[in-house]
Amino acid sequence: MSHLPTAADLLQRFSQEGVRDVECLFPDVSGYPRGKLMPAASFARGQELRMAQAIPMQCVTGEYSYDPIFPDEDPDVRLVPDLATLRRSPWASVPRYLAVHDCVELDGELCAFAPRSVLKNVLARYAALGLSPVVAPEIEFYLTEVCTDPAQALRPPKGRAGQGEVGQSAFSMNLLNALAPFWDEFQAALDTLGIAADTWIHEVGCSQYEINLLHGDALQLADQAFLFKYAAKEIALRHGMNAVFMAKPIAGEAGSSMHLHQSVVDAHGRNIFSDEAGQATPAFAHYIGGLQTYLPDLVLVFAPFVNSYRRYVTGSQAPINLQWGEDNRTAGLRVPLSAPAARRVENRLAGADANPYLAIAASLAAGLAGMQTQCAPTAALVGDGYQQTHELPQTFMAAHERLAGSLHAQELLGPDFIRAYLAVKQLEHDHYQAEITAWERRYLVGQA
Ligand SMILES: NC(=O)CC[C@H](N)C(=O)O
Repeated sequence: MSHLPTAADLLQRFSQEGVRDVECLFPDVSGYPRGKLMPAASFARGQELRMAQAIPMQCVTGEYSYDPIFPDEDPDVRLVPDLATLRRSPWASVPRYLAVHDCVELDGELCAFAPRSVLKNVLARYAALGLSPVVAPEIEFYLTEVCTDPAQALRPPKGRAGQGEVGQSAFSMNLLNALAPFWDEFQAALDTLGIAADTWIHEVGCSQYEINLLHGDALQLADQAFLFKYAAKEIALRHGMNAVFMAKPIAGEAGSSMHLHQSVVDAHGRNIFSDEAGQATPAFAHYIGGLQTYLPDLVLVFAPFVNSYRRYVTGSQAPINLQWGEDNRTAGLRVPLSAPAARRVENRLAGADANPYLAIAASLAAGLAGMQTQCAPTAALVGDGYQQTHELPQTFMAAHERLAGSLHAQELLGPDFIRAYLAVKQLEHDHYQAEITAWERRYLVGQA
């Protein structure tokens, strides 16, 4: 455990660097950054921060469903900084720091509705067994011109050649270089935030990119994925672009995922998925069996919006099943070829739109439950998984109903969280249903 700064350390550092304020951040239910800006000296002295308990549970349209989730009194929770996350803010125009916070009830319990709490509660279950998960997210996203009219399709940025790219150019170095001023600043921002990228590529889609984060501690990687998205959006706007993490932002183009590689190490740092001889252990099979058993109920966590379900299409490298296979991208659960120490499973279910805290929590909880109940996996998928039928809920409401009917989900992620999540997601869906779409106008105006 690295040394955390004391109040005196912080006061000294802030005054030396002329720091004016600190962004006191927490991820909301969608994984979007919310928080308060606090004078640096107050932060250093540990001044208490409070807000209404329901704030993390606002849906994307800004509302939250009071009834029946929250107490009538709309009580306070405290925002408590995790000082290990304290970093210089890369985008502020004045010297500023940021830190990720936990939402804590006044009695000291982690607030059950806050996504960071949900992950911490799952990790506590691993810790009680002397285990720690290792996680590596791979994050895909599009860079587009700033979207000023939601009725229009998103367009690729002009880039250095003055004309947006066309077609599909996976791994193109020229096109990666075309937006070099953005990448240079973004890479510097990630360095400042302590986020180590493993590789950067141009993905299949038109102006779609993928950055793989270096594997590590699950909570740290969730914080990193959260800050990665925040940083991408901030830096892209400085370059006249939107960084878009929707699962399927452009019809006919590839969707964007957040694949999650995961393994588990024991107290000695040994990967429990491989034995001394380098062979896969029963724990590895049970972990995969757990993902296959419990994830179908939890799809709404990996695919949280109506848009998410447009990504799960045949032949797109996006999953339509929860089969597992070695080195097989048509399986929802891919086992990459690796050395025994790096034996892991890649859960390909999450879209880039998923909340990283919740997606990581759900995947790790399912795997752990699989190991504890010794879930047997199916036989490995060999060949093309797209030849098989869809195994995932194909619409938002189908996934919502599945989650609503699941006792397992309540055990894995907590009944209060599941109740709140279902209510928020229902509210969001009601908004969607109230909107008349371009499709309806295109095909029905002249006829109906
Ligand atoms: N890197 C890949 O395998 C592509 C994944 C694909 N874009 C998806 O949405 O799942």
